[in-house]
Amino acid sequence: MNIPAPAIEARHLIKTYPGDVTALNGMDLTVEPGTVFGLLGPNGAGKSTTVKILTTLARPDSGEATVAGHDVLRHPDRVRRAIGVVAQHSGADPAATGRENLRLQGRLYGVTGAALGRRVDELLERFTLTEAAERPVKGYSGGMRRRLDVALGLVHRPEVLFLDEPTTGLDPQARSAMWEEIGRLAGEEGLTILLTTHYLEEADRLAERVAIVDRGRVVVAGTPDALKGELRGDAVHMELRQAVGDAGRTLLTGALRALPGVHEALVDGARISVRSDDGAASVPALLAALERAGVGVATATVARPSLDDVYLRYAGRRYSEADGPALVGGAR
Ligand SMILES: Nc1ncnc2c1ncn2[C@@H]1O[C@H](COP(=O)(O)OP(=O)(O)OP(=O)(O)O)[C@@H](O)[C@H]1O
Repeated sequence: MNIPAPAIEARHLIKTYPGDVTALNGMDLTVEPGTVFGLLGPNGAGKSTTVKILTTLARPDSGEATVAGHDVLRHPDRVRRAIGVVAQHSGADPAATGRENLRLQGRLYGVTGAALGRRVDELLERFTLTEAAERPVKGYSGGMRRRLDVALGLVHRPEVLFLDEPTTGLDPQARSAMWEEIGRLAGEEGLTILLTTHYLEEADRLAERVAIVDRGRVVVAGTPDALKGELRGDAVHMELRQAVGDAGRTLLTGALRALPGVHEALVDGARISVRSDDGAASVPALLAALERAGVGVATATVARPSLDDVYLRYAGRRYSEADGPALVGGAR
């Protein structure tokens, strides 16, 4: 049996920027062909730097990578022909129409004549831009511009498409429309998509596999379900009436972790997150322990594990506060 070569493979990429900023610190990635892969991490984690190296816009200090079977350092020209890139900031010319932008992009990649016309019509249709095709892009809504950006990345039928933060800045409606487009694209033409995002929900929804990136390397990779499944039990989140100080935090963490069925406890100001075998069953004991400690609880909710919990476990910090405090009491 033939095992297909990975569409993207990166081995131990290191990249430092002037000022001693370590953007990548041993980044490893393997993306199977025809899949959507989500590179998930907070701002500054190293996602854009990874994409720049894989799309030949930057060179690593060390390490190696191949995209569509071509080495990014030895054959950058071959890589460029095989990929489409949708950067965070639109590459479209605002003064030109949607159709003109697509035609220009096609010509840059050597697509010409009737084949170009057909491809442009097809993409306008697919991204519901046919009606707006003859209008200058500067009059497009945010969602229309983003759809055009993705269409531009696809004109030359790339094997691998890089989508850097595809829905940042879009309103919820445009975001969910974009999710639908990406979901559809992924099923077609054996296209491989590498998507970077800092939206946990986006990665959960779109990507077959996810790598969680923190401080320049992958801390954990797998299918969203497998990652969530690795977390035992439920998450119990509690909002306190008052924030807990540093001294109280250590004591409280110890007291909560000592309760039967409780594995992890994070006390962070006025919020407490606990992982327990059976969330609902633990709530009375948790509330009693907090009452004994003189801590008033405003709300308590029980939830199945989310990718947020996965991040908390592997990065040791809450996703939404990735630059915030480390997990007290150890998560692993
Ligand atoms: N050109 C540069 N010069 C100096 N430092 C840089 C440069 N580009 C990125 N960095 C730094 O490298 C680290 C990784 O940045 P990178 O943009 O790759 O992260 P990211 O996960 O894509 O975040 P974002 O979503 O904000 O783009 C950050 O600390 C960033 O400040």
